[in-house]
Amino acid sequence: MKQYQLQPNAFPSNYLNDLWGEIQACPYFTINNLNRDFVGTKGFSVVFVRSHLPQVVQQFPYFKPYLDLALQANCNAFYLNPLLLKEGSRVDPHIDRSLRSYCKTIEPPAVVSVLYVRVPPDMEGGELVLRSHKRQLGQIKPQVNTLLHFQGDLTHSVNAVKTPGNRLSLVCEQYSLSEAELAEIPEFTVESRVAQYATKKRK
Ligand SMILES: O=C(O)CCC(=O)C(=O)O
Ligand SMILES: [Fe+2]
Repeated sequence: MKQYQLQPNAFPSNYLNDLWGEIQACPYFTINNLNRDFVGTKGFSVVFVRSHLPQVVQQFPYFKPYLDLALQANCNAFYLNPLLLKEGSRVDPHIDRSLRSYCKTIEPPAVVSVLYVRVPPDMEGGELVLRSHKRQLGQIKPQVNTLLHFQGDLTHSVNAVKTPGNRLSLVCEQYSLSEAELAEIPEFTVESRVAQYATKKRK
């Protein structure tokens, strides 16, 4: 793959509205459990291996069209997260490697896919900046219904959003793991602040 690739008009337009409604209504959707690079964001994460894709689709049917189109054949483990940024939110430079919490030896994902589900009209800020080492490769201004794929080892950041409204992206880190690494990854689990509280209470 080139370092990044944009696919405009990826889905029928009503799908973006469905996704927006379903994600907002999802009880897991709350203040982020991602790390401190994610400033003022909301979301939740679905971790799964390829063999459990049917279970993911059963619990989250509205992700199916996205997964059908975005998942790469050579990848076997996935970290899917809807990410909401509002005015003032930003994401500091990072390399995605969310599965490291399960297995320390994991390399960055092969590919990261991002669908822009909702973007404030005339948004100022909110661009995704892609870098390889210190060199800037591209600055992507999110457009609703554009599906972006980028090489998973690129450093990237999201400029602070300066416009009121909602910038919702659906991000999938796609990994190509060895059998030994794969064995460390949960087959299917949801990570959310909501779920964490629920788990703690039960103890
Ligand atoms: O929404 C975007 O443009 C990218 C977000 C991001 O970097 C991430 O979720 O890891
Ligand atoms: Fe990222």
